[in-house]
Amino acid sequence: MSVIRVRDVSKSFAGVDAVSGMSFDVDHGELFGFLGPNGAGKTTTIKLLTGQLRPDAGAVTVNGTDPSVDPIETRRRVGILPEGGTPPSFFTPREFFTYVGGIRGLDDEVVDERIDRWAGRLGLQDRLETINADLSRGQQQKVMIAQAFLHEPDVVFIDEPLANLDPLVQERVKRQLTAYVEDGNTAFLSTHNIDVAEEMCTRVGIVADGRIVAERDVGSTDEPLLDVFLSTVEDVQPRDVPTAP
Ligand SMILES: Nc1ncnc2c1ncn2[C@@H]1O[C@H](COP(=O)(O)OP(=O)(O)OP(=O)(O)O)[C@@H](O)[C@H]1O
Repeated sequence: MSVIRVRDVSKSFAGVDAVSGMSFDVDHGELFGFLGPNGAGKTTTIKLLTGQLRPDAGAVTVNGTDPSVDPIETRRRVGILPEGGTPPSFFTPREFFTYVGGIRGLDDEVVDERIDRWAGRLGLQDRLETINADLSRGQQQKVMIAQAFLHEPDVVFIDEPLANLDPLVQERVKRQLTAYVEDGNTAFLSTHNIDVAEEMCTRVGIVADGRIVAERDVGSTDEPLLDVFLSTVEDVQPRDVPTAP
């Protein structure tokens, strides 16, 4: 069954077609990699899938519902790690997690237990009471990863999760993500890192010029993913970009 379903979706900003005729499905239990060059439409697609934007045309469903119709309920059921997102500077990680747990509908006791679990998994135990502004960029990224998983959603949308993390923590995050999907959940991973996609994902969609230009089951052929990426992206004709009058 499709957990994520995107059909002929378009979204433009002031004459720029960020997403244009995008269609794909992600099934339950997949770790789907969303790969594409700069400006291909990946972040815009994540915003459409998480109810932060409404499509101009086409249809999006996540867990069978349209995220733009009920974005609050959608966000209770999914986890989101935005690219380059940072936790609020004036909170400590514990305060931020407690706030996020509250708006995701978790009881205080459950929030405390989840904070312990995720702080332990990501090595944040000794930073829970430090103000976020005083955390390193990598520690802030750990806080953002933990908030995405805190309410144990069955779908996560994660944009460049390994950015700013040291190799040890990268490995921990990769293991967590693999275990999360093996437990029967679904992950949508947007990344520029083709090696990470090839190592972790069950399937990838390559996006260029606002649409999917290739899909591959990872490991199904001997052709390296980098070669698939370069050949398909190079073949795409760039859309017309409006010029200043
Ligand atoms: N709010 C906006 N206003 C105007 N243009 C936008 C807006 N958001 C996105 N765009 C444009 O839409 C296109 C797709 O942007 P998007 O951020 O989705 O790409 P991306 O694939 O995530 O890129 P990157 O890999 O560089 O992060 C780009 O040309 C971008 O400039």
